Amino acid sequence: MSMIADFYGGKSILITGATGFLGKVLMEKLFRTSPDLRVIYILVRPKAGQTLQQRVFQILNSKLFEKVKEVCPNVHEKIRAISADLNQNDFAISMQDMQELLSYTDIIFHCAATVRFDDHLRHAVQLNVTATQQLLLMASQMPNLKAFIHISTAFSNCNLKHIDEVIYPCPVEPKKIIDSMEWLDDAIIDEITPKLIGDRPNTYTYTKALGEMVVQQESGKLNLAIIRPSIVGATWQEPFPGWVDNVNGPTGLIVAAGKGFLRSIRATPMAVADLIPADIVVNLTLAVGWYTAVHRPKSTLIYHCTSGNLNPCNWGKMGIQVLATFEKIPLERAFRRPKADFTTNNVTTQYWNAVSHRAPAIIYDFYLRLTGRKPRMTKLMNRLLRTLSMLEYFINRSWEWSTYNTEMLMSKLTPEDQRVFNFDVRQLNWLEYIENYVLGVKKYLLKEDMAGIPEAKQHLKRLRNIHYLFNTALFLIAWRLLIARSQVARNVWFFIVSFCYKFLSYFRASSTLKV
Ligand SMILES: CCCCCCCCCCCCCCCCCCCCCCCC(=O)SCCNC(=O)CCNC(=O)[C@H](O)C(C)(C)COP(=O)(O)OP(=O)(O)OC[C@H]1O[C@@H](n2cnc3c(N)ncnc32)[C@H](O)[C@@H]1OP(=O)(O)O
Ligand SMILES: NC(=O)C1=CN([C@@H]2O[C@H](COP(=O)(O)OP(=O)(O)OC[C@H]3O[C@@H](n4cnc5c(N)ncnc54)[C@H](OP(=O)(O)O)[C@@H]3O)[C@@H](O)[C@H]2O)C=CC1
Repeated sequence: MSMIADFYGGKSILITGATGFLGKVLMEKLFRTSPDLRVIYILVRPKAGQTLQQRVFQILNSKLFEKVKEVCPNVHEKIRAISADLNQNDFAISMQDMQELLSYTDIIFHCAATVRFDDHLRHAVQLNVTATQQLLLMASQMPNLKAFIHISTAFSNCNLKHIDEVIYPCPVEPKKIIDSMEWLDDAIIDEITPKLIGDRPNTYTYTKALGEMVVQQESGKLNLAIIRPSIVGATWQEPFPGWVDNVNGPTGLIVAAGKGFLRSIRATPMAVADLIPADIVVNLTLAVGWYTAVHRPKSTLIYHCTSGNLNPCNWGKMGIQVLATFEKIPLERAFRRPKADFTTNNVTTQYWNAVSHRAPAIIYDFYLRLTGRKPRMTKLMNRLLRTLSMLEYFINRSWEWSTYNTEMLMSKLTPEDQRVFNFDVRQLNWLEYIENYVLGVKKYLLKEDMAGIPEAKQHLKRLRNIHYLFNTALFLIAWRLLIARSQVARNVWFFIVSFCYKFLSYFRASSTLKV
């Protein structure tokens, strides 16, 4: 019997960010392991022309929730979508809904955030700091609340090399930042943003660090815990391997490599690729929820959910395995063959960007124009290069995260809980995981049919032939131009031609003699 699964039985759980990548995996696991939970409240905003109900319907009818429907057939009744926008005062939640949340909530999992690296500071502060503060205020009015679990990121202190499971203060107090966002105009905020974020690479990591400070400062009598996952990747085992449905982190680059857009990337092959599968993050999160509520640690504990110190893998190994998987299982309608390299300095990066990224895009757009179609490849390539420049910071450095609290928690679990809520990253086989990840990208994100693999392989063969043809033509044109301008080239050309002629004459003469 799982103590953790048992704990969530009969509970009312509030999840923010439930429509996001991690939130969905969290909800799925909760329903699957504790089908007798009372209700999961999710704070959802209408989006992309969909109502709340349509959004929930879409999630529950996705492949991710197939197993849930077997163990919890009435899952539709146990999920209660509450209209809310975390950017608004009181989250724009109706009085009636607010009353229900305040009266019944037992556990809060706060996953919502903006994870965009380039978000405007005002927006990032609003969502990652102010909303956290407001949610804590709400939590403090919940008489039944047993635990508040805040999802942060292992990169909130990426300006440090060694990171412990403690909160590192930012120079300017979060309250001052929140206040200043109310009266400063956008232009001034733009001007002070680099000074505020200091040696962090973006507004995301900075505001997540501020969010942690808010959690610490507003803790009051709440039972709080913070989880810091590193780079969350596709699921490892549960509910099935390789599930992923957005392009964040490495996923977008895997797609770009598989489709042949990404041909070189400035990365340090030996740097640790601190990836962590989404199901490991979720298992740790649920274990932390249980531990925080039942054992009520005296202080707010921080749990690193990282892989680097227990089971390291580097970007080089990962990249090779991604490409090896695309050899066996290619993506459909690739632009070029999946073939990419790591570059390690600025000059080679600029060179390969020009030769392998920009030039083919320009040539393809020229072809599109010639055939009366709208050019689009240069725009797409520029976006990819922009994305690469945003991610580069994280693939050229290594960090060390201590994991004492996470390991302590593992030791507190029963063998059954260690199995059902497995967050032991040492058991993960990277090569197998990456292969499943790439397969998952193909099946669940791009929704490509496995039956199309032979055609995809044929397409790659055609691309290879076009590539050879193109290179030969390019060589001949270059050679022709050279001959026209250089006496040395003409002499070499004369020598080759006369040599071939003599060789053929000899061959013809000897074959005539034999007859
Ligand atoms: C030996 C040879 C080896 C060669 C191997 C090659 C194989 C490659 C595989 C392995 C490479 C691994 C690299 C991994 C890099 C990982 C870095 C992760 C860092 C995480 C640190 C922190 C973790 C967290 O806590 S937060 C979660 C992570 N958050 C994000 O990832 C958000 C990042 N995205 C953004 O901030 C924005 O999207 C931005 C700024 C990149 C682009 O914004 P913009 O406004 O320009 O456009 P969008 O509308 O947002 O998107 C435009 C376009 O880009 C696509 N896209 C978005 N994100 C990515 C991405 N990560 N990779 C690729 N493409 C991406 C998006 O879908 C859009 O496409 P459209 O076609 O236009 O719709
Ligand atoms: N993915 C990763 O690699 C990592 C993620 N994390 C952390 O994990 C958490 C979850 O991340 P992830 O699932 O990847 O992120 P997603 O971007 O997939 O999900 C973000 C969620 O927040 C919700 N949200 C955003 N703005 C609002 C708003 N104004 N009102 C209500 N809801 C809102 C989104 O709702 P909607 O669907 O409406 O947009 C969505 O449900 C975040 O706190 C992130 O910092 C930490 C480390 C790594």
